[in-house]
Amino acid sequence: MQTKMLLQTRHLSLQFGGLKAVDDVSIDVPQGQIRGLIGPNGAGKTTLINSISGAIQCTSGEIVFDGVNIEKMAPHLISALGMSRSFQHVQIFGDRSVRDNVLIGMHRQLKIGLLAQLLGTPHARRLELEAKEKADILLRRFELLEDAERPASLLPYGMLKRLDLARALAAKPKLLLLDEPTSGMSEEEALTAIKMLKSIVREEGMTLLVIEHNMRVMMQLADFISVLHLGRVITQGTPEQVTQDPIAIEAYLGEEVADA
Ligand SMILES: Nc1ncnc2c1ncn2[C@@H]1O[C@H](COP(=O)(O)OP(=O)(O)OP(=O)(O)O)[C@@H](O)[C@H]1O
Repeated sequence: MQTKMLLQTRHLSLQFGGLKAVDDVSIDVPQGQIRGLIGPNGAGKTTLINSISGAIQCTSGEIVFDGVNIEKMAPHLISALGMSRSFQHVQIFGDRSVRDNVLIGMHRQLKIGLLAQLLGTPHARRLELEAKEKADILLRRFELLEDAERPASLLPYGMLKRLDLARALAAKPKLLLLDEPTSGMSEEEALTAIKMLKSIVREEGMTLLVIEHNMRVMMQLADFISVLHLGRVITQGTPEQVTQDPIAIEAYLGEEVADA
C-alpha cells in the first residue's frame, strides 16, 4: 500500500524584500512521520513553518495539506483542517489552571454550543466531563496530573514546556508544527519530554514537523530529517544518514556531531 503524503510543498519560496528566506523548497511528509528540520541560524526553518501554517503568505509555490491546496488560506482555516502549531515560547495562560490550559487546547475538538454550555444542559455537562477525563489522561502522560488544579504560572519551566506540548496535542491535530519544543530545557528534561511526546504521537498516528537545535534530541525524535541552508533543502535522510552526510556536516553539524 502506498503511503499517503499528508504535507507537500512544491517549489515553495518566501521572500522578505531582496532576501529569499525560503527558496524553492519541495518536501513530502508522509502521514505518521516525524520530520525534523535542522540548519544554521537564519536558514529559513521558522519561515518555512510560518508559511505552512499560513502565518506568512508564501511568495510562490504550492502547499498541499491532506489533499487541499492551502498556500492562500488564512491560518484559522488551515487550523480547522487539522494543523496545529506551537512556538518557541510557550503559549500558556498563566492564571488558568494546568488542566484548563489543556481544555483550551482541546476546544477545536469539542462540539459543544456556547448556549448549551451557558445553560449547563446535561449534554453539555457530559461533554465537559468527557473532555476533563481526556485532559487528565494527557496530563498523566506528561506527569502533570498532580498539578492539574494549580495555576500554570506556578509550574517550573521544564513542566511548563511539557504543558505546552500537552496543550498542542490536545487538539489532536493531523499535523503538528513544533518550533524548538525543548528550548531552554536541560538535556535530561528534554529527552524525557520528547519520549512522552513521541509515544503519544505514535499512538495517535500524528504527523510532526519539528525544528530542534539539540541533535541528541533530534536523533531520538525524528524519522527523517531535512537540512536547510540559506532557504534551501541541501540534503535529507534518516538521522543516521544525515549525521554521516558531508553536506550536512559542513553546513551545520560539524560541532554538534563531534560531541553527540
Ligand atoms: N519578518 C521578517 N522580515 C525580514 N526578514 C526576516 C523576517 N523573518 C525572518 N527573516 C530573515 O529570514 C531569514 C530566515 O530566518 P528564519 O527565522 O526563518 O531562520 P531559522 O532557520 O528559523 O533561524 P533560527 O534557527 O535562528 O531560528 C533570516 O535571514 C532572517 O533574518
